[in-house]
Amino acid sequence: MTTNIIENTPKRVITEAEVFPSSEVMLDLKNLKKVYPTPKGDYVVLEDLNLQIKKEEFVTIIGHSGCGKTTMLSMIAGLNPISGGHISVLGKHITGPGPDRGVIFQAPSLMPWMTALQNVLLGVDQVFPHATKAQRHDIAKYYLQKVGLEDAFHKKASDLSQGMQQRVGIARAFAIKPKVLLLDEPFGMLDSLTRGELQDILIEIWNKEKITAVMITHDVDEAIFLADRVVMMTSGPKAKIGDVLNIDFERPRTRKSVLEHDDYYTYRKHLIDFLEH
Ligand SMILES: Nc1ncnc2c1ncn2[C@@H]1O[C@H](COP(=O)(O)OP(=O)(O)OP(=O)(O)O)[C@@H](O)[C@H]1O
Repeated sequence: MTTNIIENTPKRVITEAEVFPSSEVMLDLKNLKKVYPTPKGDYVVLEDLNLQIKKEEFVTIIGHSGCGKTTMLSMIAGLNPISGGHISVLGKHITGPGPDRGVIFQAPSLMPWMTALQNVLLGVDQVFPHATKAQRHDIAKYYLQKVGLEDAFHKKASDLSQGMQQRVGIARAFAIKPKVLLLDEPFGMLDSLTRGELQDILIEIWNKEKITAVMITHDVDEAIFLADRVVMMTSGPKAKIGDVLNIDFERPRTRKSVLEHDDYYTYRKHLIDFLEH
């Protein structure tokens, strides 16, 4: 695969997915293809999609509605069969879901009759069966505290606001200590204030844990604020990686420092130009 760096843009923009040394790669999508059978015949959503994501990297994915972002993410999660090519985590081909990959969906899909703590424990108990009950509770409580729910351990999920439920979803995903965190528009249903708060919480935990993260978003500002790289998908059918933008802001970042950075509007313009053409 070729890597073409456009020299005359102010920042590093790569027109095809970059290839990294294998020791640096966490997630490798190789010639990925997805075909959905439909009454009108096969619909090829993704074809020849190549993308490598490095260890400890935070990648955001943007692209037009219906291009295949969720399809790609659900294939990485092992929840959607692969039609061609392969996906590997640390060099090992995936064949289904596994505790090495945690998922946060737009709706947190909690068990409504269970408490926040019980919901987080569901995953923890499965992934750490040999830990003592006290140890498993400590893990679940630690992450619930991290997302600001120290006073809501014993509240039923159905009694929590949407934002609080998504906090439980974040705690649940981190608590199983996955190698890769997959996020499908996790803040899409939240008001902008709650969205900002949860972005801060997410990035604070991520800064500490340095889990490889892949997140779909429709929000260009969110994509820039969170990411080391923003990956742009072409429109379907046969969608693939159209462009990749490296975000060179230092970490840890604050929203203010990002907004005031000289490069911010250059990045923003690049992403909007991609989406508009
Ligand atoms: N099970 C399925 N069977 C047939 N077609 C499907 C199926 N799931 C998704 N599709 C189609 O595949 C395409 C990609 O869908 P997908 O949900 O992956 O896109 P997306 O980029 O995540 O969209 P959005 O941004 O709106 O969430 C769409 O045209 C969708 O209608």
